[in-house]
Amino acid sequence: MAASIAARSSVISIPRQTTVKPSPSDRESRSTVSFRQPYIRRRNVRLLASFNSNGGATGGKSDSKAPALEIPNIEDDSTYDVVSGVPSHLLPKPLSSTQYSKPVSDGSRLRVAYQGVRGAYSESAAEKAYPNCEAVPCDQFDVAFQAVERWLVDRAVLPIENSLGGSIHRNYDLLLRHRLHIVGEVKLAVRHCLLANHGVKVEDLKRVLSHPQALAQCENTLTKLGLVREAVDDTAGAAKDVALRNLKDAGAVASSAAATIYGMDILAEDIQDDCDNVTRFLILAREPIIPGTDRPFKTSIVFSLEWGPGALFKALAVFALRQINLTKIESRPLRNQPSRSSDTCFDYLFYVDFEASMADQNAQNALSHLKEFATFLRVLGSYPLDTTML
Ligand SMILES: O=C(O)C(=O)C[C@]1(C(=O)O)C=C[C@@H](O)C=C1
Repeated sequence: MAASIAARSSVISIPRQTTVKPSPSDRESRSTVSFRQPYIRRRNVRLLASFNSNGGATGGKSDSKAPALEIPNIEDDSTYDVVSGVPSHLLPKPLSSTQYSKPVSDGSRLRVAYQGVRGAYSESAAEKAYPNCEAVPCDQFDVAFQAVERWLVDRAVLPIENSLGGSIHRNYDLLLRHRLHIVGEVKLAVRHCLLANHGVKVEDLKRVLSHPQALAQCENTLTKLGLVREAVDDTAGAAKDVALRNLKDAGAVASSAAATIYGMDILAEDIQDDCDNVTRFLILAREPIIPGTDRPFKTSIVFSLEWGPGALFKALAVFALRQINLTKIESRPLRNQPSRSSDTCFDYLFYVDFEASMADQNAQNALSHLKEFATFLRVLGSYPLDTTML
């Protein structure tokens, strides 16, 4: 069985805090890219990657080059890219919304990073977003982010929320820590199977391995079967592990594709708690796309607020007043802040998705309004909605 487990491309694994030179195959010659930890500067509002009314990216209202989350030169009008140190005029132009699914420049296959190993749902999402891409496995979410930043790949496709399991908080946090732009979304119907090695029956199983989200999505079935859950990095990785170790007492929750790749039996299909099990993935790139008004767009932002009664109500009112529909709100702890030990509450970052393009004057007005009182504001991306059939 082990012989049937073939790796199409090796998994990217980047040591933390190291410096990596782009591979010779990189399309653009770039200087060395190093990974730095940005921080949030409070009470210094910046609208990053804002867009003018013609739909062109302006890169921020008062400071077109330096993102607010960078450590140095927050007031500096530098003409150098803050990530790479490359002069800004040498960087590629933003992609337009009509070309975001096409190869970058030279006609070769787009390289798209995803977290997990072959057979992971994220690989299917990458292939749904870019049907002819080379899907590149990464062992962790932040490695996929770094792979894009360091020009090892062209895009990353990462899960952000699931209709049953909720938000993937890690990726919300990483969106802020890194400097990538959301250029699209993909929705994928996730249909879980219970996999086991040949000859193993359901009654033989004592435990089941999978990604924590997948285990949560199959809560009812796994409880009925009385199986002990073991969390691992991804669903297909669980299947591969059970297959490679030829385990007889353990199964895996994974896709039917993983069963084929790792030579396993499918003991049960559609074991998720609800047949409508959908995961939404974000497509991330180094450059933003130019938002359009030719089709439905969504915009994702993150902001923080002064603490006080009605603060969030007031922030959300900037959208309600302009008839802008919100599709998602998520709050995350605002880290690295001087602690307010006398206070009984924490500081938060609010991630909001709304149904409008940044090319829309109405959306720009809403963000200008929000900027008047937000302590921090960043546009993560303005991109076409995934309206395809799942
Ligand atoms: O483990 C996988 O196969 C993944 O692609 C990860 C992931 C997730 O992180 O939510 C993606 C889709 C499913 O919701 C379950 C797991």
